[in-house]
Amino acid sequence: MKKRFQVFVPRTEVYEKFIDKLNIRTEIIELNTEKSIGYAAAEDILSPENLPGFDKSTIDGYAVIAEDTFGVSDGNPAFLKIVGEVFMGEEYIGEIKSGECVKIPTGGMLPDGANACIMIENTKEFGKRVEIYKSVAPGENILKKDEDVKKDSIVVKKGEKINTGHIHNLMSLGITKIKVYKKPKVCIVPTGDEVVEPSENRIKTQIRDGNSYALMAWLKLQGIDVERYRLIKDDPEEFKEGVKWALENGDIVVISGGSSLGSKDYSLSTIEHFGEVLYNGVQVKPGKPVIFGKTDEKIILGLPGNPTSFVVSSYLFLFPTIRKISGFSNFIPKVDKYVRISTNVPTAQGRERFIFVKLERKNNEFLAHPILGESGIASPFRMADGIVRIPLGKEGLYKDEICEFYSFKNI
Ligand SMILES: Nc1nc2c(c(=O)[nH]1)N[C@H]1C(S)=C(S)[C@@H](COP(=O)(O)OP(=O)(O)OC[C@H]3O[C@@H](n4cnc5c(N)ncnc54)[C@H](O)[C@@H]3O)O[C@H]1N2
Ligand code: MOO
Repeated sequence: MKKRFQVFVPRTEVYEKFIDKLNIRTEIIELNTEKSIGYAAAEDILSPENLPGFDKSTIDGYAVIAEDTFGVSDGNPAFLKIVGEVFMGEEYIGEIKSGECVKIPTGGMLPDGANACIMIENTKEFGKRVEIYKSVAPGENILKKDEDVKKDSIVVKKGEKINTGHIHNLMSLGITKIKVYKKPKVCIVPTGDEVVEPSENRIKTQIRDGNSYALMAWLKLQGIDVERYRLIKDDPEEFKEGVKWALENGDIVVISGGSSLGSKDYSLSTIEHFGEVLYNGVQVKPGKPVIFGKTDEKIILGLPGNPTSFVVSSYLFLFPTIRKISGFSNFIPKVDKYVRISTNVPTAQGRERFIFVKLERKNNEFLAHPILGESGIASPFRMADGIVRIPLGKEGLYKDEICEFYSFKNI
């Protein structure tokens, strides 16, 4: 008989010693920039030019030599001669000299000789002359030619998640294609003698498969391609068939259920059959019986079947693994905000604890209301905005204590 003693590892160790060390990466692909949102960049992208590329006015008014306006006021205006006009998208031919100004629209290119612009509201035009009632400093109301992006500066770092701001800059720079890491494909193998399809009638002792459908939806929200094997029985041969299919079809295999120590829990032996087990059990509640395995090119995760444990272990271990192999330099779950817990939450020591919470905005801060319940129920997931953390070694949270909140939305 197999030795039943297990060493559970802290979550941080899983990140540092396993996920961060993974040398598996998805393929690098070239995408149209407009389609690259949410992907990890596969290379540093440097700016080929300055943006905006020319000094431009930030107001509608007159381009002037700032020194010509020094000391002016309503009762003591400066008189400048209007020598021309700047048109959008065109370069002004000529150079303005002391005592002169040029009409300019917002966004127009600053003419040579000018070093500031004055708002139309602070002037009055009389034919070819304009009275200036307010002084401007050199550089005032001007956007410098490299103020937005400097030539050769990094616009996107390798491993950075492409966001809408990147797309704005990249498109403005004319970079219409970029190299990114492909998103991995996840294949789920749902297991359990008692588990039936949601469309089936069930007898009292059976349960319908909520886990794999919830995870598929959650992954699709992140743009991850996902496929599900049929439900399999607690039978070692069926486990092997399911995992073999998943390894052939996906980059990451998720086995739902069968990860604990029961006589019919076959995740561990199946993972050992196909590859190497790196960790078996983590110091996290819910979600202790998580098994991490790998082959040369693929990852196999055995996740606990209890719904709450399945959800938390997906969030804490599957999603970081997905991020790591698809090239993200930041893969560890990020604290979304710090929140105040609304009641005492005791916990047993020895496992880092995560509690489902609903947030309420109150007096300019967030109150987190715990949604407690056993790992075997799924409703906390439906009701929660995310989870709060009780660190390893802490005996619980006291009402009104500030704690870390991890959002289910920002993943
Ligand atoms: N002797 C021990 N027993 C258990 C331990 C332990 O350390 N020693 N750990 C407990 C913990 S903690 C958890 S979590 C569970 C995990 O068990 P398994 O991963 O083996 O999961 P199953 O036994 O297959 O299922 C547990 C529970 O979840 C239901 N389930 C399964 N699949 C689904 C699904 N697709 N959708 C919804 N619900 C599902 C299943 O019916 C069971 O009720 O082990 C403890 N035991
Ligand atoms: O780890 Mo289990 O997830 O406590 O129920």
